[in-house]
Amino acid sequence: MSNLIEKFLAIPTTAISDATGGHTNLDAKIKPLSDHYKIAGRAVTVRLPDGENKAVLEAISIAQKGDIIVIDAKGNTNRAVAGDFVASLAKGLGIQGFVVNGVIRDIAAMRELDFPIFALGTTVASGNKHGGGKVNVPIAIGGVSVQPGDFIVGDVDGVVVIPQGEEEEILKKAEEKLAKDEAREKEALANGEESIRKYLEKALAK
Ligand SMILES: O=C([O-])CC(=O)C(=O)O
Ligand SMILES: [Mg+2]
Repeated sequence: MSNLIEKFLAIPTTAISDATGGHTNLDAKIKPLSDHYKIAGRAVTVRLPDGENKAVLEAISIAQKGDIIVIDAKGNTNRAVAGDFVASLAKGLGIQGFVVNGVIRDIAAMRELDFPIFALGTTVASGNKHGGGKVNVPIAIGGVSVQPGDFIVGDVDGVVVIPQGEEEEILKKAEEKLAKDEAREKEALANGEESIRKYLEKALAK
């Protein structure tokens, strides 16, 4: 695993959001399908025609280990972009997860597989496999544009996109924010009501 992936895996998305100013957070409707999912890696993007999912297989075939497949399914909630079979192909090749503004199916088996998926929800219907769709093109998902190679971090709070080239700067800012948050918490909660009141007084006086 690359150093960058390991470092971002150790940071909550909330601190990354604070570091980026919150401009590249995906809409909250795109949620992890299990609370413990945590992913950090480069985006392979997919743009799907409505109700289709064949191009997801193409993305799986070209992704590198550690990549995250980010799928623009146009918010379609009637047809699944993947189920547990497609997810097991991705998992078997070392892909970290899927992020999708669409739905998946086979949710019970998917959770058992423990392959991280961030999506709008689930459906019973499979996607069509007529073809079409594009891999590694710019997409927009959850109100944010994503370029192939952008860095994606997701956890129980949501998903944030870090534009390619800004990773080191954002990492530094997020680590600093995390340290600041921890110091604030330590100060305020050090001594029960007394330190809480002192903290509130100071914060409100600012
Ligand atoms: O085949 C599909 O489109 C989705 C599916 O059920 C699977 O991946 O298991
Ligand atoms: Mg299936």
